[in-house]
This record gives sequence, structure tokens and C-alpha cells, in this order.
Amino acid sequence: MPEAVAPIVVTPTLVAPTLAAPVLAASTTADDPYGSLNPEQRAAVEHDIGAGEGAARPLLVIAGAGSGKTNTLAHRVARLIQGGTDPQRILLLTFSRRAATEMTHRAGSVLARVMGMRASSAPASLPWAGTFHSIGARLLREYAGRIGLDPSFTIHDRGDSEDLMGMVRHDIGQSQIQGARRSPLKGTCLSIYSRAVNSRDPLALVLQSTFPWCKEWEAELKTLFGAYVDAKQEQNVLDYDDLLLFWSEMAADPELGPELGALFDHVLVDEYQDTNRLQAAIITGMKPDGRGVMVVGDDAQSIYAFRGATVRNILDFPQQFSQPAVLITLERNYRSTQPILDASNAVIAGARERYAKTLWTDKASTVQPQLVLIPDEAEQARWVCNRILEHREAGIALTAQAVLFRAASHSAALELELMRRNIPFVKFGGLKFLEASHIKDVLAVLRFAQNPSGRMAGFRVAQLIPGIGQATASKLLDEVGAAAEPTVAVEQFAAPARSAGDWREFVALYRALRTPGLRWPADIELVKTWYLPHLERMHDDAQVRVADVEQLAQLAGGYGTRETFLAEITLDPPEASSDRAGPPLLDEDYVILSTIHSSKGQEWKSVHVLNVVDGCIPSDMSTGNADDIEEERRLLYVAMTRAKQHLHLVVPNRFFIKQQAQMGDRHVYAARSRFITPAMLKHFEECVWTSAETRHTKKPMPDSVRMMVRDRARNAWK
Ligand SMILES: Nc1ncnc2c1ncn2[C@@H]1O[C@H](COP(=O)(O)OP(=O)(O)OP(=O)(O)O)[C@@H](O)[C@H]1O
Repeated sequence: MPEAVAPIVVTPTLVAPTLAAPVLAASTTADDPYGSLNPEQRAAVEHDIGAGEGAARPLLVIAGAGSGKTNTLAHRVARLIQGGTDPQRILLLTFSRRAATEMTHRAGSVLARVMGMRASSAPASLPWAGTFHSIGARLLREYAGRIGLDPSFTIHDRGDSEDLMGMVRHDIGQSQIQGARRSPLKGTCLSIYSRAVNSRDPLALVLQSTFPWCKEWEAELKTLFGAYVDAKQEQNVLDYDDLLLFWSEMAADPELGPELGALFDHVLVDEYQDTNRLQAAIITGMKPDGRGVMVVGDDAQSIYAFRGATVRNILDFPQQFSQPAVLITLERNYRSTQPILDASNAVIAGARERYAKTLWTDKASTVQPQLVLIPDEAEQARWVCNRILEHREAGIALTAQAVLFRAASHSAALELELMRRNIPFVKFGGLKFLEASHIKDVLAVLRFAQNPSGRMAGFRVAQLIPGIGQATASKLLDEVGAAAEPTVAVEQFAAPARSAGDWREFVALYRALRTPGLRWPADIELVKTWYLPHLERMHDDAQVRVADVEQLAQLAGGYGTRETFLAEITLDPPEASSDRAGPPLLDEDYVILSTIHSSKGQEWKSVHVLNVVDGCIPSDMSTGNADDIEEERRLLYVAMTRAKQHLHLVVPNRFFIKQQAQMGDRHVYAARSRFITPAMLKHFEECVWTSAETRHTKKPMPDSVRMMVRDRARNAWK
């Protein structure tokens, strides 16, 4: 056991006094907090309650889209605590930090009702709720001494990891062009490495199945990955994959595995369909008999194979432990109307392997989902805007409407049209906050102070100082790396004469940041004061960037220490401006534009899905093998099941694609997505849109037109 396990406070709202674990009898009166659950949800919530602490059999809840998975999990947590489980001994693993916070709040309000309190007076504290990566980071820090890690390690985000991979490749002489062969780019190398680590497959297999064009580089890649691992170790940095890899190694260890498992009576995992092999190994390593393990997910919504997730985890779960798992299926959908479910069920029924379930609801409706055939993307944009405005006229707020697409670039035409018509929108899946160079600068200074061995951060910081370039920065880092006390090495470094004044200021900052007893978030204020003049010197649009830095400083105040802040912000970065700025458009109404991946877990009254054509869904990047195509089918299913009342699938006949080097960007003719087969057309109202502003007809398309379109689509490829 590590000594004291200090709870990480994920958000300020979790800094509540830890709930004691009162054993309370559930009220069965009208305000029974579990009274709203349906029988299957209730069975999941009550599963093996009273069997004794640590005795609950493994449980798999297969929860169809909109069947109340989140709701059920939150009630389960509340029920466990109500039954006497210490909240400190519940490990709750979610897909995002936001989901963990949401779950904690929901469980808290159920508990408050159980205890007859006002919700505000009993906020729950679940110190072990978070993503796999953030909980992994925390456990690794606790156990660092035992597994040969320096506990002051910093975490590299994807960009840092890519840069380090590039640097290592350069150092070992692999970046030069070798004859006619061009080695894979650093980003591709990192993807291959990451895929091999997360899938636990041998490199040769990963290359064969996913990166066949890199097969000839197997030997070089092996050497590169070995050197990359060494570099991480020397610099005391971990990348995202390490957090899971090291945790799973600990879980597999005959001594540490049981010790980790014994920290928790219950291990609950949300969105289990999107876990990878390492994550599954963590769970089975910590709890080989599956006692207290409950996972919730929907195999039909597994959409993260490109990150190494495997739907096999959920399909094989019942046989993973020394005792079989109990299976509960939630099929009652509370979100969509029956016609939307009929169409969605039909699409997913074509899947090769799945847990059989058929969603149903008592929400009858005569409005069928629409399948809209449109000449091209420009018309698609106009049509969608028209429909959005019509829905708003009919009383559906813009925020209750979403437009979903397979790839972030697919919304370009629509964004232009929305702007032209002054329809406000917020897009998810765009440029990430942490990718902005000024935010990277500030974080690099904090990281370099936290872990002076981290070369990527140090390299960036040194070059912020006028007069210091790559060579001088490298020299500085060599000296810091060789020194017993990094601060002294920085102070004694002979900076070029032309940098003297700026260098002195940096040295003063660095000393202050490394002074023991500095109370977070004072660090970020110091960095801000030092950095703002540099920001103004480097950027013409400094004002906008200053606002971002202020925002970062504000965010920082929500974390207990510099170390926690750096770890959490790297692991679960704010995605879009709306994410970081609190409610940005509080009084405004705006349409949501989102990639299908980012729409996970959400719902809207009206949903448009763009480009429901072969080449987009399934994406022509993903038609390599049958598994990829199955995942694309599930993506379409996820998109369709986000809709509550209105669903529109739009099929432009001609669309623009961004191609690889050989073909350039171009327009292609396309056919309706193969996932909507002729047999399924009965579930849709088919419409044709012929012209945007003037003529439009809304009538079923005659077969002759359909045939003509199909012929044209085919001819385009001849
Ligand atoms: N027992 C219930 N009675 C009434 N409404 C419910 C019940 N359970 C869940 N709901 C409602 O159903 C909707 C979907 O619930 P939730 O978001 O938990 O689903 P989900 O299973 O996580 O969905 P998905 O996996 O598709 O994202 C929510 O609006 C929720 O309030």
C-alpha cells in the first residue's frame, strides 16, 4: 500500500466533505428515489446489494442508445453508498472528466433524496471518479517509488509526444530520405506506436492490419520505438499510452495487482464499448474474480477503434473472470420517437455480431425520419439552414438542434451558409484550446519548472527568449540534465550577450517557480507577468491571446496544485471555446455543429446528418476491412439515435473531398450510404430537393430518377 492516498479534487464542486457511508433504508414512499427506474434499470441498481462487501458478482449492463445508462450508473453509485460502501472505495471510470463530474452530481442528488436532504446540502464526493488516464496518472504517482518511476514525472500530450518522436528519429538518423524511400512522418510513427501499445498486438500485425503502407519500415520502427521509450525515461516524462501501460503492468503484477484491487470494493466503468485491450487488462488484473465489477456500455455504439478500442471487450466480458458475469439489457428508450427507433434498429440490424436488442419506446409519432436527396453540398447547406429555421419557427430552440457529420471538414459549406444567414452556431471538434501556441508556451514554462528533465518543455521555453535559438537551447538543457540542482544550472548558464536582460528575468522567474512553499496558483500569476511582454512582442493579435491566457489562469484556480493542474489539463483538455469559457453565449440561441464522435452521449430534438453517402459514411478512409466498415455502421447508428423528434439524413449527389497527394481536392459523385439498403427505405420519408431558393418539391422520388442517379454515380468511377 502506498502511504496516504491524497484524494484528487477534480473540480471545486467536489471539495465537499466526504459523505460518510450511512446505512439507510430506502424510502418506498412517493418520493422513492429509485421509483422512476424501470424494472431492468432497477435490477442493475440493486444487483447483489446485501451480498456482503466485495461479494457482488461481475455485472454487464448492455444499455441501448437512450436507455438511461448514465441514469442507471448514477443510481447504482448512490445505492452502493446508501448500502454502506465507503465512497473512497468506489472506483468510477468514465470517458471524460465531464462525465465523471456529471455522474458524481447525479449520484449526489439521488443520495440527498434518500437522506431527505436538499440536494445542495449533500454534494457527494467520489475521490476516485475520473478517466482511465487521470486515475492512472494518480496511481502511478502514488506507486512511483515502488515501480522505479520518479514521482515528479510530467505528462506529454499528443503534440509533445509527436515532437519527441520526431526529435528521436532525427537523433538516430532516420529522418533523412533513404534512397527512393521516404520514412513515415513523426505523427504516423506515433500512431503506429500508440496502436501497438494499446492493442497489445505485435508491431508486424499492427502494420499489416492498419498501416500496410509502412510495412517495409518494420525494423526501423522497432529501433525508433526503443529509442523513444529510452528518451521518455531519461526525461522523466510519460505519454498517454504509458499511463495505461504502466497501470496494466502493475495490475498484472502478482504482488501489486491484488494490492491495487484491494483499494476498491466496487469498480464501475462507463462506456465500456470504447475501452481498449489495456483498459480491459487493468480491470481483470485488479479484479480477477470480477467481484464488485460493473461495466455499462452499448456494443452498437463502439466508435473508437481508430484509437485502439475494441468492441471485443464488451462482447467477451461475460467470460473474462473466474466466475461468469450477470447480464442485464436495457432496451426501453426514453429519447426518440418510435419511427426514429425503427429506422435506427434497421440500420444496426445489419451488424455482423452484437448483443441482440431492439429499442422500443412508448413515444408514438407519425413523423418518419427524412432521407433527403440533394444535388450537391451547397444545396445541402441551404436546405439544412431552411429546415433549422423552420424548426425554430415551430418552437424548437436552436440549441435543441444539431448538425452532425463524419469529419470536421464536412461542415465547411454549412458554416459559410450559417454565417451568411446570421444563424449563430457552435462547433465541437474544432481547434483545441491547448493547441494554441500561447497556451502551449505558458504550460511549457510550468512543466519545465515541475520537471526540469523534460526536454520538450525546456526547449520551447528557452526559445521564447530573444536571442536564444535551437543550439543554445540544447546546450542549456544538456547542462540542466547533467546538474544536481537544475535551478543552479539555469542561473549559471552563459546565455548569449544579446539575451542578457531577458535571460536575467527568466532566471528570476525560474527560481521563484522552483522555490518550495510557493502556493499554487501563484505560479501561474508569475508566469503570466513574465510572459505577457513576450506575447506582445511575438504576436500582432496579442489581445485575443491575452484573454486566453487569463482564461487559463482562471481555470488553474480550480486545481489544488501545479502538479494536478498540469496532469489534468493535459489528460482532459478543454475542447472548444464554449468548453472553457463557461456558458459563452448565455442569452443566445445557437445551433450545435459536431462530428459524430463528439456527439457521443448527447441528444437533441432535431438532428441533421450531413453527407450520408458512400465515401463519407462509410468514410473512404475506412473501407479497408470488414471491421472498419462495421464501425462506420455504428457511427451512423450513433448519429441517428441522438435525435428525439426529428431526424434528417441528407444525401448530396455530388460532394467535395479533400484527397491525398495523387488526386488533389475534387468533386465526386456518390451513392446513398450502403448502410441504408433499399429494404430500409420504408422507414424513411424520401424527399428530393432540386433547387435551393426558388423551386423545391417535396415528393417521393420516382424509381426512374433513382435509377438515373445510381447510373450516374456508377459512371463516375468508370
Ligand atoms: N427511468 C427513466 N424514466 C424516464 N426517463 C428516463 C429514465 N431513464 C433515463 N431517462 C431519460 O432518458 C434519456 C437518455 O438517458 P441517458 O442520457 O442516461 O441515456 P444513455 O443510455 O446514456 O444514452 P446514449 O448511450 O445513447 O448516450 C435522458 O433524457 C434521461 O433523463
